[in-house]
Amino acid sequence: MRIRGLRKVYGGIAAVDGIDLDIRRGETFALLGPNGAGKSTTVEILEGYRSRTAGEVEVLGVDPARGGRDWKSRIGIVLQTGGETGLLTVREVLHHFAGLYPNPRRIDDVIAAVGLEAKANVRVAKLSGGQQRRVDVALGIVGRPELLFLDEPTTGFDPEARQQFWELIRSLKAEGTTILLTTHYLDEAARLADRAGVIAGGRLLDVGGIQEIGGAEARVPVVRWNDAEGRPHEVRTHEPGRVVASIVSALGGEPRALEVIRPTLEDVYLGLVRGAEAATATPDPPSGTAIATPAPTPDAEEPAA
Ligand SMILES: Nc1ncnc2c1ncn2[C@@H]1O[C@H](COP(=O)(O)OP(=O)(O)OP(=O)(O)O)[C@@H](O)[C@H]1O
Repeated sequence: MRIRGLRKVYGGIAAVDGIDLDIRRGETFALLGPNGAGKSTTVEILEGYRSRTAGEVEVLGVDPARGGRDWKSRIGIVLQTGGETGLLTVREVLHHFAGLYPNPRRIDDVIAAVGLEAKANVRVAKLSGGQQRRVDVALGIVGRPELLFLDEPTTGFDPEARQQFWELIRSLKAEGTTILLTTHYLDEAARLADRAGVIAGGRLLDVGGIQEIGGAEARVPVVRWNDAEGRPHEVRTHEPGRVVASIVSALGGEPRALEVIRPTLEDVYLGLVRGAEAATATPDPPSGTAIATPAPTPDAEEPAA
């Protein structure tokens, strides 16, 4: 997947503001960003569901704006809100959609993969929200797609369903499926994705391996401990082992409440997004002002990481 200079403008406001991105075959890529960042707009352009204002896009070697039936049959989509008909049973709706693809998966395998065996013959309208979401996921994979788009797939899932979903994604990945995932669950992205991109205000703030995104400085571990009087201490260090050894030696024994904390993907993500917000922040308008003044866009400057 190749994206160059992608822009989407709604009523004079750029929801996607010049994105360049390559996603490799077989990788799982997480697109992360706050509400309104431009994730769904980007994904819907890649799916061929939304037109673009400018830029070049190639998905499985085809411009999605011109993707025909063959191209569509190679792609699986789980939209943010499912649109399946509630009057059919789970099995019927899957059967119907499987018929649209040249080489679909077995319906029973798909039902088992999303954990809906007990609900296979129940009308979709009668399922809980989380169960309906599982039907959305089932519809996304029934056509055995080469490329799977998952837009906030696990919203509404209980913890067990999420774990089961992660297993499903791992098995799809093992089969060679390319996956583009958007999610607000950073632990989900950290577990599933090979690489991630963080987007805010329609721009990519950073792209990189799930262990590298945000840069080395954002990932420096912190050692915390309490001294003999119970006072807390904290040191950021690239050498936590050495620091712990020196604390032990200085205290002459086990430090109390010792912790070595490595920043999570969530910490790194929040650092990136807050840094970008600070870079574009303008002073608050005087109170009582009813007219919203658009924030000036910084001059093609990369936001601070
Ligand atoms: N059809 C539309 N018409 C006008 N503006 C739109 C339209 N769709 C999206 N937008 C605007 O574009 C911006 C990006 O929206 P988008 O849905 O892509 O964000 P998102 O990153 O997917 O957010 P979320 O995490 O809330 O799903 C938002 O400011 C939104 O209000």
